[in-house]
Amino acid sequence: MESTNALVVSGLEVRRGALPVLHGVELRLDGPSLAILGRNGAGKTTLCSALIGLLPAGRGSIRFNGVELAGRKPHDIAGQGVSIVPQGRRVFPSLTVDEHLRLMQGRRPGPWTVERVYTVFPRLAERRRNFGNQLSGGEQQMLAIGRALLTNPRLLILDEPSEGLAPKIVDHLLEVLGGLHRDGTSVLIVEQNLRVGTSAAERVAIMSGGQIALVTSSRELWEDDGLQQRYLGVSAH
Ligand SMILES: Nc1ncnc2c1ncn2[C@@H]1O[C@H](COP(=O)(O)OP(=O)(O)OP(=O)(O)O)[C@@H](O)[C@H]1O
Repeated sequence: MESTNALVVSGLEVRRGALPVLHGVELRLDGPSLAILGRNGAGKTTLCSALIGLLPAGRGSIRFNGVELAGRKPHDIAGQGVSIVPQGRRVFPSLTVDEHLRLMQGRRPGPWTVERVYTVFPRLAERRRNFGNQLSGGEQQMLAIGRALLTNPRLLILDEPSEGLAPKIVDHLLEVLGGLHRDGTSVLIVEQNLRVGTSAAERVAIMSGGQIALVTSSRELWEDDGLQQRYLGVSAH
């Protein structure tokens, strides 16, 4: 099954307490994947929180497959097939790998089972009886992704999944994410790492000052040092 999911964000304004953080975000995902890149404080995590209903939208709209998500509760948004792998993974220290996964199984019908997660991440199978606080950063990230996949999402949002991980583990995660569209799952990946963001998706949106400053192809961004310097303050070459 190919993904046909469409996420359309328009005029989205979000505050953190009294502080306005998102100032009219315009964003469209209608292919298998989109990366959002931006510097610290650009508003990427705030956008993720608004998409899953953890922060209220002050103004604007978030439509997913034609359904308005703004104003809905997080569990209701999850029920629409939107799932997140949060920044920092949020693995429970006192639950085993297996307990984490079994907790999430069966919430929405679909192809993902605990056994399939173990097949995709054999390291998790080896660690199935270990507690969350006994896992390495990479194992925690695999668990966080496996847990999210067990909700059989139509849209999987990942907030800086590569943070603190070795390149080999990141490459494995990219490979897994790259195959999700075959199950009808689209990927919205938020990154600070230029290589990871541009490898994960063909299109990238650059966030700056609480707005989407530019949408371009990953290849164009990867090859253009000037764009990288201007929007991200880094250069790949
Ligand atoms: N809990 C909070 N309360 C108040 N302001 C916050 C809170 N969290 C973030 N902010 C502010 O909101 C703005 C955007 O932060 P956000 O975390 O969304 O950016 P980001 O692009 O995800 O950056 P990072 O990669 O550092 O997480 C920043 O100015 C930040 O100081």
